[in-house]
Amino acid sequence: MRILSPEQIHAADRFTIENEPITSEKLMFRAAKTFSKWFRNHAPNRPKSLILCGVGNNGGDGIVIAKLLAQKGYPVEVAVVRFSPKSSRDFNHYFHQYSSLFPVHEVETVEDLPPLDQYKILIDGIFGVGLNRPIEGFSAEIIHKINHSGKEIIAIDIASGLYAERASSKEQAIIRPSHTISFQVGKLAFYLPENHDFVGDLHILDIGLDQEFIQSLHAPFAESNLEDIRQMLMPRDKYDHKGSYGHALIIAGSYGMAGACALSAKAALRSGAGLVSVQCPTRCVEVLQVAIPEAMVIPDEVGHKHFAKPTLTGQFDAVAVGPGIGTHEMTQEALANLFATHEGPLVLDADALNIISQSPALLKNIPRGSVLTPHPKEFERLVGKTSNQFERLENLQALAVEHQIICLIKGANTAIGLPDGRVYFNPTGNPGMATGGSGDVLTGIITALMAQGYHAEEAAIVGVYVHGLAGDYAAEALGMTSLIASDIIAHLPKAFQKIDHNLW
Ligand SMILES: NC(=O)C1=CN([C@@H]2O[C@H](COP(=O)(O)OP(=O)(O)OC[C@H]3O[C@@H](n4cnc5c(N)ncnc54)[C@H](O)[C@@H]3O)[C@@H](O)[C@H]2O)[C@@H](O)CC1
Ligand SMILES: [K+]
Repeated sequence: MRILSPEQIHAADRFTIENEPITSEKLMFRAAKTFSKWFRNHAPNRPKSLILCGVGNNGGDGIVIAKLLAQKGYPVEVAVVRFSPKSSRDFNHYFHQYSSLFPVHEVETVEDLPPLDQYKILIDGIFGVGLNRPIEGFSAEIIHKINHSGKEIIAIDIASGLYAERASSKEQAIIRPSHTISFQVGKLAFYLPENHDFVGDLHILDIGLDQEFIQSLHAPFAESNLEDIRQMLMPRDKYDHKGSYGHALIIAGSYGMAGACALSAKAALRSGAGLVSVQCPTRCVEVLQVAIPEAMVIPDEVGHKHFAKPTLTGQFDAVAVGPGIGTHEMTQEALANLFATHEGPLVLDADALNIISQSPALLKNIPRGSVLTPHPKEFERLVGKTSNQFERLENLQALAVEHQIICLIKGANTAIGLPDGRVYFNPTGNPGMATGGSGDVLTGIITALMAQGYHAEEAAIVGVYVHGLAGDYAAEALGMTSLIASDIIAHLPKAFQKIDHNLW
């Protein structure tokens, strides 16, 4: 799904109005109807609700929502927050038409607000994507009151006070909703973990803006949804054999960290690689042969406890390095050696990234098209500290473009930076996956996909999605608290079945 800027959203709005054609009031009505339908489904018992409306188009949506809910027998009231003496044309249009259908509170100071304890749900239609400066004065006080009311809050389009595509400071007055019901496209702010409290559960509903126009816009950000992933999935043919699905090599582990190898290799096997080999220090060989009989184990020619000499990589279709390798001097040299001898992209994770962070020369020599999978701390070590996540996103884009690599930042809504500057956000996954070894599993999945012939970009996007989905199934079965990395592997089959629509 596309993520657009407020200007692009307005342009899509205008294009739809001119070309569908539809009047702007009718388009507002359509958005409100979509919201109301969701709301009636969400709150079928007709709870008493207050709709807080600003005087722009977000407030206009609120007025039409009030009319639609009142019509269905919902006890709704409206509070018009008059933050400006000017109100938008469409707001005026509907306010004059419908304001006699429900009680209206005119709010020009915080005292004008009706007592909030009489309502079960507060619907926030004060500001939408038109916000262009921090909310001040009595409107800010109202937002604090709403946030402290203890009531369920549902935001129309975007929480009032949250900037759609620049950093919002926590000191600003911003609504903290439990749900955001947004229209048509994603807004960048929704996907940044620091904004979590200002988004709640996100639902993006289709209001029929022109799809072709939306697709034609140049927008660097997108959310990878199930449909995108299905389109990227490569079909399997009846006459394929194990050679058709590639041979993956995973260079991982050190003495005491053999588990990292096992997790990556098992995940690679469960992600469809035809063959999986593991290079590990000699002291880890036996335990790995027992732990994963399906994998071949290549002992390090030199290192007993550490990765010290890369095996010849020419025969492999995809190569990953990093999980559990440590940062021993021998390992640093071995990594440099691998960069110098290996042809083609690599998957680089964990300690491989920590080693690269210490060496500008290595950073410069990362093979083009490689996939880097840092968590936020590792990413910070690679590019330096940033003061907010918008800046971090800019750094991600700059890194991917400069080195022509794919780099992701793991976490809620993992961001995947591509060499052309685009960034995909991943919607799957849950906090239960913040557990040791979960990253090793992701490395195995991405490597397996590359071994099967997926382009590195698609391997990263599909891999992150499947990893999150398997984690979601694992959490569903076992709860988030008890979830461990092996459970993610155990649920990979279900995740692949879900996205492979030929099986459903
Ligand atoms: N695709 C679209 O563009 C659609 C938009 N709709 C709604 O329209 C909203 C956008 O409406 P608007 O552009 O009218 O903007 P808003 O309703 O978000 O804001 C109203 C006005 O307040 C002013 N303002 C901004 N920040 C302020 C501040 N801190 N203090 C005081 N005044 C401030 C701005 O001049 C802005 O025009 C969307 O979020 C959505 O809810 C829907 O009606 C349907 C279609
Ligand atoms: K809002």
